Amino acid sequence: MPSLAEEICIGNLVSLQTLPDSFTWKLTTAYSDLPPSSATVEESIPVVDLSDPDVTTLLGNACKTWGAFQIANHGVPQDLLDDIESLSKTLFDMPAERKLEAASSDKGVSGYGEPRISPFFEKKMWSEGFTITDGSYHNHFLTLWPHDHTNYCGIIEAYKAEMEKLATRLLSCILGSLGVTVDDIEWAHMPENSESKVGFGAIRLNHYPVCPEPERAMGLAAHTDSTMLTILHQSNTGGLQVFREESGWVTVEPAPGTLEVNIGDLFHILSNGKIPSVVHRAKVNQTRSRISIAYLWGGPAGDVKIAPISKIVGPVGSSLFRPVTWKEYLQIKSEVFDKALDAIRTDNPSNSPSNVL
Ligand SMILES: C=C1C[C@]23C[C@H]1CC[C@H]2[C@@]12CCC[C@@](C)(C(=O)O1)[C@H]2[C@@H]3C(=O)O
Ligand SMILES: O=C(O)CCC(=O)C(=O)O
Ligand SMILES: [Fe+2]
Repeated sequence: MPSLAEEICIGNLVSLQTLPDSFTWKLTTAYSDLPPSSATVEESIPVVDLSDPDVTTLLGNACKTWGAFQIANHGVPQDLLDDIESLSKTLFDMPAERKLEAASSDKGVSGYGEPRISPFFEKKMWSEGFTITDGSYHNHFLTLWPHDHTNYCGIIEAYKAEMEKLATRLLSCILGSLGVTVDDIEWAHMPENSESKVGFGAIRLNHYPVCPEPERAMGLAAHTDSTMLTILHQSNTGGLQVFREESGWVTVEPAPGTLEVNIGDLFHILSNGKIPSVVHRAKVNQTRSRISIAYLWGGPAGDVKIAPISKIVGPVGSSLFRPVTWKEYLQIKSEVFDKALDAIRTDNPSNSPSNVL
């Protein structure tokens, strides 16, 4: 069966009035779509002004109640956000055959293709994307833009640099809200210089084309990010929803000048479950296509293990998760998806040494 990219881009699907069966989701399984009976007020995730003197408390509260928030006064130049958005538009506007020349070779990692979580779902997602995890995007960009790839690569480099700065700043503020500092993280005392300790992660450019029956389709299925945290720039069209037990699915309306932040699984581990990762998904739209750019910030580079911070666990508490490197965690996630955190829990009997993955 052709992929969405092939079908959409050769113009088959966009003109359809109904959704093909392979793209029709039954939204009754995990994370019910029914609003909880207690949801009487419209709720939305908080907007935190990073220049507010109370920023630590505000971020701490946002993390504990939602695991997601929007940030204002984040310091990322608007021009750069515009540049990466138009880079994404230019890429996704190309004919399918061109995009497929930059297809990812290694099951949804670097390059053009479907979301990596696709194999866990029976139905197809109404989206396409381009993932950047390492330097291989240089070659892909050279294929896509033989004449001005240097310009496009420069945008990615600048974006990475800005996002890394912002992510580090958010990390220390959120840790501050838990009464600890970056120095309390075990890896902060590793001998390497700080540059090599804080690894990168990924940038995912997402495109959600217009869809004839958005209610029955899914742009990106419910998931948590395997990151420390994710910083998301969404175009002026909404679609992102976050899930909260008390509220059900809550749409994050794009607010001009803000970026959205999601807490990922590594933060969940690091904080010993005090700051849980957030389940989120992307819905699609009947009249407007949508672009989002996710900066998925991984943990420390290489073989550094991520484990609950001992100062958070406390002298009598117990560490809920065994230490894992980011690479190991991504591997576990690619095998068991939404059971990945359970798979590394220390109190899960099926994780006893004779039973581990
Ligand atoms: C570095 C990462 C993090 C990945 C896997 C790998 C490359 C692409 C990332 C995403 C991006 C889109 C959502 C997600 C859920 C997906 O399908 O691919 C992410 C996933 C994860 O956070 O687990
Ligand atoms: O497009 C969105 O709003 C969500 C994207 C996302 O969750 C991701 O790329 O991990
Ligand atoms: Fe995500």
